[in-house]
Amino acid sequence: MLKIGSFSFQSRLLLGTGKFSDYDVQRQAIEVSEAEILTFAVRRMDIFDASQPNLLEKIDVTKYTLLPNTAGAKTAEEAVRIAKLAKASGLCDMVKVEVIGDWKTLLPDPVETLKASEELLKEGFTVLPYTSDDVVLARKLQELGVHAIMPGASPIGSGLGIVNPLNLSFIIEQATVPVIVDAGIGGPADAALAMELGADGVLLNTAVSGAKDPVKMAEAMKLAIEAGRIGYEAGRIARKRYATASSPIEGMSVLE
Ligand SMILES: CC(=O)[C@@H](O)[C@H](O)COP(=O)(O)O
Repeated sequence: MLKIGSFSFQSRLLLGTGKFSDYDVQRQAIEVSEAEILTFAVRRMDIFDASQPNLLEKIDVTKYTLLPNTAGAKTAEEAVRIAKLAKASGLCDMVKVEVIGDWKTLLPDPVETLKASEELLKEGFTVLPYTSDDVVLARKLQELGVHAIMPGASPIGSGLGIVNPLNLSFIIEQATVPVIVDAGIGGPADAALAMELGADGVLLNTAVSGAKDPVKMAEAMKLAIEAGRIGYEAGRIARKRYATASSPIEGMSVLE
């Protein structure tokens, strides 16, 4: 079970709702993924005006926890404003804090992310900051009291997978809150690796919405995340440089 603040979930897959070719494919992919948390950019929807295009129009939103994100924010102030707007519209108080510091890589601004998280915690939000894979920043966010850390595997939408598994494993090792690997996942193997490293969940969007068959990919991601988690719990064997026979013959009578 994945526990984030006062929320509990069976699924460890968090799905982004953007960039699907059409709303029916989006709905089917979401259903097949069995994700319980759906994230969306508040800035891309007019959440107060029902006449405006609604990214979630084909989805029975009562079945999901909607996780608004502050995508598009460049400063802590903007992120806080977006989060408050989402809360005022009746969404739950959980928010993914995303403050972009570089528009080419879409990597987060660590200073503004920290400031926004601090402010939103004071306001009583359940705070999930999207961060780079910086171990010290993750620790500082944790010390502030955030409810989960969301380090990127690689740049958003890049599909490069986990570029620095060592940093991710350092973050996971010292974590006292759930670690959800967010952004850059390209295929099921990347998602499984994140889980095998000990992540508590994976948030992804492009790998599913941009796949040739998004519905099939949603299923593959679901299975990969489950398999990775079970593999982590089962305990992987240690890596060794030399061979060890799979069928030891020491102490046994051997047929000539
Ligand atoms: C939807 C969302 O929150 C994205 O900003 C997220 O980081 C996913 O990134 P990918 O599209 O690379 O999976």
